[in-house]
Order: sequence, then structure tokens, then C-alpha cells
Amino acid sequence: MTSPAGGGAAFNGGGRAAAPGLPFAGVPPEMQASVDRLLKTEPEHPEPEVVFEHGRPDPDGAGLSLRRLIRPYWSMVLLAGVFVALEALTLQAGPKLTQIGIDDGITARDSGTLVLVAVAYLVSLVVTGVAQAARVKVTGRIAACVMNDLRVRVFTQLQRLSLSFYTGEKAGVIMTRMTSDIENLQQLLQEGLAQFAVQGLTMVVVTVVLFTFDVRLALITIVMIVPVLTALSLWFHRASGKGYVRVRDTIADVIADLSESLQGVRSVTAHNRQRHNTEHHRQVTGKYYDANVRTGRINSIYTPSTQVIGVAGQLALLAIGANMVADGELTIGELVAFLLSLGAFFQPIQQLVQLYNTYQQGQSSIVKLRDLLSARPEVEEAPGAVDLPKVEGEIVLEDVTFGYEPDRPVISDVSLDIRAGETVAFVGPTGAGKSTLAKLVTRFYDPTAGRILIDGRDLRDVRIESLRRQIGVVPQEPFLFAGPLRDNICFAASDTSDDRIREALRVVGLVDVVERLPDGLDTVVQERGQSLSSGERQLVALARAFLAQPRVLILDEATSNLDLRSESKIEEALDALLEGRTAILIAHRLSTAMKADRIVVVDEGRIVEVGAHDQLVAADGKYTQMYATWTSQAAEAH
Ligand SMILES: Nc1ncnc2c1ncn2[C@@H]1O[C@H](COP(=O)(O)OP(=O)(O)OP(=O)(O)O)[C@@H](O)[C@H]1O
Repeated sequence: MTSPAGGGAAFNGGGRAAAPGLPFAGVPPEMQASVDRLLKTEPEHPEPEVVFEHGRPDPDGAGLSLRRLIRPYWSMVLLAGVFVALEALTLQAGPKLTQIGIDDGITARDSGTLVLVAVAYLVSLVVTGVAQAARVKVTGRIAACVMNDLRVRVFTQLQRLSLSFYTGEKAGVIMTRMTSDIENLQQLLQEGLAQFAVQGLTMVVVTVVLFTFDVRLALITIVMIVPVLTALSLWFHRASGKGYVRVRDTIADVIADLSESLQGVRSVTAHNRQRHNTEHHRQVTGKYYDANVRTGRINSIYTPSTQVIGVAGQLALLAIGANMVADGELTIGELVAFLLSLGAFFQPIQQLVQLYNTYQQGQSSIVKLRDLLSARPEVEEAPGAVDLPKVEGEIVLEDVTFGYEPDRPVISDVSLDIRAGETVAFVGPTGAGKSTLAKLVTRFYDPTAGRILIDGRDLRDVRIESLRRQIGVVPQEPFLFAGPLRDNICFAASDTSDDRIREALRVVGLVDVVERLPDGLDTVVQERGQSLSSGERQLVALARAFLAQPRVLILDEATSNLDLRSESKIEEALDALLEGRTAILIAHRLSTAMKADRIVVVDEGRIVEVGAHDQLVAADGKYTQMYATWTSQAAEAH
């Protein structure tokens, strides 16, 4: 489960000398000893179990709870418990030792006892300090382990969920699950729970100590102070509980707004929306500010009030106790010890109430995370799903109906046979449902009625991974990841040789572009591929598809951002790419559609015409009109 040291493997060169001219090729021998020493001090990083399978949802997502999260680390929890008990006990030795020091040392003029008490006091302080340090270390380790497990689980779940989840939930809100919700839990595990135990135990110990000093004084304390303190604490608990819910909700809004404006930065700049966005963000952060001020105000009332009650109580008890000392019912040492313990009695009450809020925040984060981890992907792999063997590529749609919202179908009763190796173009007006049909074929969504077959097998009966391996998609706006261009090109086939990459570059006409880049294939592409033009990004996506060699290819306006020269340059590449494969082209330009064996005209979610270009032009239907408009526009442009 554990590896010797994080990142150690990269440095275990056994003192190999750096190759000349390559300063970072290895660790220089004179530094190896220091590196080994450093690695020994590195903490062990447990390897979280990474299991990703479409058909295996999070096994414990619906039952997520604090208890289950810490259960794998029970031995560390036990150890922390021992340190907590030790800390709570030794903390309370002080007042008792003070009493002995005063009564048996100072009053009795016994310097030996006084020295002994002083030494014992020192030892108790050292033990408290050591126990505290050990407890913090162990709880810190537990929190780090649990958080690491949880982060991997949440990320794996996010990879598993279907596209519908991402259209229904704001990216920023999903981010808060990974940031503030997990951080809340971290705080709870690292300090909260242990403090809860320390303070709880302290209260019990102090109550017992107060009663052993003097039963009457202890009873007076409980009758006089506890009801007032309880009432105040109940108010605080309710008020701050509400306050923290507001804080949590408003921070989610702040992150959501920030993430959206970062993603839409181009549109914001182009439409001069900066001022509007700044004002909007000010309002959103204003609500967060208000929520924080509110909780601050509640804290500012509670903490000093409890202190005033504490001091008033101590004063009253000092007066009562002084009388008892005068009457000879109590020694001075006992009174001082009682008053000291009284101080330690108020603090845990105050802290416990505040900690309860940390606990509540952690619990509400657990609820949110549980919702996320127990969400079932809308496109779910059937338990008996089988690996799809290498397909010929025949695709059949049988009476397919689908709507993103169940009561608003965007595809109605569509039936279509696409032969293996055939190229079919989907054309039709904006919003007709062309891309939706393509998404159904790749099983990004499942039809609400009807079925889709590939080589005679229902898509729902095959394993999703084996299906997607054989279906390549080149989207209109391909996404490039921050990192070397090479990795982006080999996205679907990571162990591709440089020769194959070069061939792909040549075929799609990217050679010139790569040659112009400062580091060629190793040039680092910025996030989302912002440092490349949109046409170049489309070429990268075509190269990806070329390397993946899928049996079925879906090109969603895949060449729409290329100029005519580039498009004609890759025409041959496209022919090579489509050769022998089943292909679906979603086309706005009829010049692209004309390349297809058959054209499918989609309108308002239905197929209205199917046929070869010449047939459809002659049919005097929807396509004839589209073609007439297109030719007249082309003539005008000419
Ligand atoms: N995620 C979604 N949630 C809800 N409705 C959606 C979603 N995606 C698309 N739609 C709706 O479904 C309908 C079909 O959209 P689709 O993207 O398939 O059209 P299209 O024919 O590909 O259009 P275009 O040519 O403009 O790309 C549209 O009315 C659209 O508003």
C-alpha cells in the first residue's frame, strides 16, 4: 500500500553521473548522499486505490459518513485517543499541584514538598506538551490520508458521470465540492474531532475535580452559572449554525461566478462586459461578506459574554469561598485550586459549542459529497455488458426518440441504417438535432425510446470503454490540454512512435505548423489550446483521430474553422481517414456533405429526406431548397 518515498523513483539513479551536456539527466554523485538522506525524511504517501470502471460505481458512495471514512485508519484513531486522554488528564494536574504546594509547602513551610511539587508540575507540563504534539501529528496524518482517499474518489466519480450531469450543474459548484467541502472535512478531522474529545474529557475531569475540592462550592457553581451559560450557548449554536450555512452557500456562488467568468473571458472582453461582470461579482462577494460579518458578529457576542459570566462566577465564588476559609471550612490552597479549576471549566463549554459548528459544517459537507458520490451516471453500463469485438461499423437506429428533458423530445422516432464503411452526412437547420443524433451514437446519452445497434448489438449491452475505443469523434471545438503538443496529438494512443506521429502530421497538413513552433512537438500548448488557432486545433483533433484508427468516425463540423486552402489540402487526408470506415459527417457546408455516399436531412428532430446528393437535388424537397440557397450564395460570393 505504501511506497518508500514520494517521487523517489525519479532520483534512484544509484549515483549515476549526469551525461555530459545534459545537466538534468541524473543526480550528480556528490549530491546523491544528500538526496538519499532527504528521501528518508520524506513522509510515506499511501497509494490510493484508483479503480475506474464505468460499470463499477463508487461502492460506498451512498453510505459516506465520517465513521466510514476514518475506519481504515482505526489504529491511528486509537493512538490519537490515547494521546487525547493523556492530554486531558495531565492538563488538570496543575490546580491539584498548586493546592498541595500552597497547603503542604508554603503554609506548612515545607520547602522539600514545594520543590517536589514544582518538579511534578514541570513534568506534567512536559507530558502535556509531548502528548499534544503527538496527537496533532497523528490526527494530521489521519486527515491527510482521508482527504487523499476522498479526493481520488470524488475525481473518479466525476470522470464516471455522464454529460447530462455537467450540463445540469455549474462547474464552479462542482469545484466547491473539491475545495471548500473537502477542506471543511479536513479541518474537522485534523483538529475538530480531537479537540472535541479533549474538551469533552476535560469537562468531565474538571467537574469531578471541582466536586473533590468542595461539594458545596461545586453545587453552587452548577446552579448559578451552568443555566445562564447553557442558554447563551444554545442561542449561539442556533444562530451560528444558520450563519455558517449562508457562508457555505455564498462561497459556492463566488467560486461558480469566478469560474464562469474565467471560462468566458473572451466573450466578456469582446462584448465589453467587464464592468457589468465586476459589478455582478461585487454583489456575489458582497453576500459572502455579509454572511461572514454576520457570523463574526455572533462570535463577538458569544465569546466575551461567556468570559464575563465566567469572571462574574469566579468573583461570586471567591466571596463565598473566602467566607468559608474564614470559617475554617476550606484551606486557602483548596480555594485557589478550586478557582483555577473553575477557569478550566468554562473554556471547554465555550470551545465545545464552537467545535460543534465545525462538526456541523463537516457534516453538511459530507451530505453534499454523499450526494455527489452516490449520483448514478445517466448512461450506465449494464451489469452483464460484454466487450464489443472489433466491429465492421454497421449502425442502425430503430425508432429512436430522445429529449434532454424527458417531456421535450428533440429527436422523434428516427430510424436509419448506416452500412459498414458508408459515409453519411447529416444536414439541416440549426437546432435540428444533428449533433444530438451523433451524441446518441457515441452513447453520450441513451435514447428515451427505441434503440441503436452497432453490428447488430444494442449499444446498451456492450461495455462503454470498448465502444468508445472504436468510435472516434472530432468535435467542432476540440479541447486541448495544457502540456506538450505531442501528448495532445497522442491523446487516444499514448504509446505512439514519433514516426507515426509525423505521418499523422503529414496527412492532416500540420507539418508546417509544427515546424514553425519553437520546440516542435515538444512545444507546450496553453490551457484549452489557446495558443493555437481554432483551425490548428481542428487539425490536431484530426491527427488524434488518424492515430486512434477507430472503426467509426464522427466529424462534427470538423473542418468548419479551416480556410478553403487548408480544407482542400486535407481533403486527401480526409479521404484516407474515411477510407474503409463508417463515417458520420455533420455538415453546414454543403460542399462537405456532397462528399458523402448519402445525405440525411434532419429537421425538427426528424429525418425528412435520405439519398445521394444528385437524387436529393432532383427530388424537389428540403435539400433542393438548401442547395439552391447555397449555390446562389456561392455565386454571389464568387
Ligand atoms: N444539453 C442540452 N440540454 C438541453 N437541450 C439541449 C442540449 N443540447 C442541445 N439541446 C437542444 O436540442 C436541440 C438540438 O440540438 P443539436 O445540438 O442536436 O442541434 P444541431 O442540429 O446539431 O444544431 P447546430 O447545427 O446548430 O449545431 C436544440 O433545440 C438544442 O437547444
